[in-house]
Amino acid sequence: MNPTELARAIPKAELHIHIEGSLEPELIFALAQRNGVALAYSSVEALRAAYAFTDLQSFLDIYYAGASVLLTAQDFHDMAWAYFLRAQADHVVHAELFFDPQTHTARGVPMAAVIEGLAGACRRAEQELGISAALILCFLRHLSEADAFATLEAALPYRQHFIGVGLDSSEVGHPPEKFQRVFARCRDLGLRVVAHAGEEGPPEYMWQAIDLLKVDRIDHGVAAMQDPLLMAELAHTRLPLTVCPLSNLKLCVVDDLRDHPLKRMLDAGLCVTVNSDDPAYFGGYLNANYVQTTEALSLSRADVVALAKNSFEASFIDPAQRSAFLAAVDRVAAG
Ligand code: HPA
Ligand SMILES: [Zn+2]
Repeated sequence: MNPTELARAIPKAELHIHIEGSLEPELIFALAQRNGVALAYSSVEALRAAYAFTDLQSFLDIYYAGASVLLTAQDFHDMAWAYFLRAQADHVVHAELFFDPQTHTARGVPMAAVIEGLAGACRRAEQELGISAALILCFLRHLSEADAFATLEAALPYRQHFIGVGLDSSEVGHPPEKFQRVFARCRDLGLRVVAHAGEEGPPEYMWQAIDLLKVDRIDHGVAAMQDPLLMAELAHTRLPLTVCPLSNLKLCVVDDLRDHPLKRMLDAGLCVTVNSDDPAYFGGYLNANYVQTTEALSLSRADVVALAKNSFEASFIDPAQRSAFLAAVDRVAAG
């Protein structure tokens, strides 16, 4: 197998996927019709034509509008199930899904509908597809600390359904320090903690995520390239970064995939992983990210194996399951 074929076939974990970002235009229209929700776009084609983003905020405006069709537990289940079918085709064997409860509870959708719908799809993915799956609740950083605390309280009755918390939405102007106290509470509850940092924001936000939020992983983190001390720290600690190459391209974080820093980060010894972020909006699911990155950066077979192994190293699975997945990577790489 050449590097591209290996990138497709290798077993992998996906650790940075916003499940609301997997809503394809066709499903948005189907759910809008099922729920009687009016959309600002006349057709699937008109909606897709609006997917021309200049930065993170221009994407988020459309992403939140798309999520407005989600009302019932069945809707959340159907969205996640559609993702799992695509993930299976890409040889994803483990997935940790972000979800944004505030996007839904602010519209009057019950927390139970959001979490039980998603958790039901995760159970079904395990049973019917053999994909292990977990949920990570994200706080919207453009909202207040008080809103994050209230969201955590509302989610605690469903504590058994999520393994951790994250921080997403508009980065610049909303530094991690704003959420220091709510993250401390989450850690006390035994939750894993991750945060988006260094997507559009500066390396300083990554330092804050590490030092103040005490994160287990950083989402994106491409800004580390601007800070040699931070690069050295990340190489030393192997704190994982969930990098999203096609997202970076579509949101103009990089101008060309050939300029993407992923290979330089890998060569510097960082635990970088490849992920799809919002695949319905950014032009591809996990294998599209692996394959296009492999070709644009001329990754070797060894690079591809390292990325797949990093995805399991960075995941929140238990050690026995991790060993089994790593052995499966070696088997495919050897064959
Ligand atoms: O890439 C992202 N960055 C920040 N917030 C998000 N919410 C969905 N996708 C993203
Ligand atoms: Zn993201």
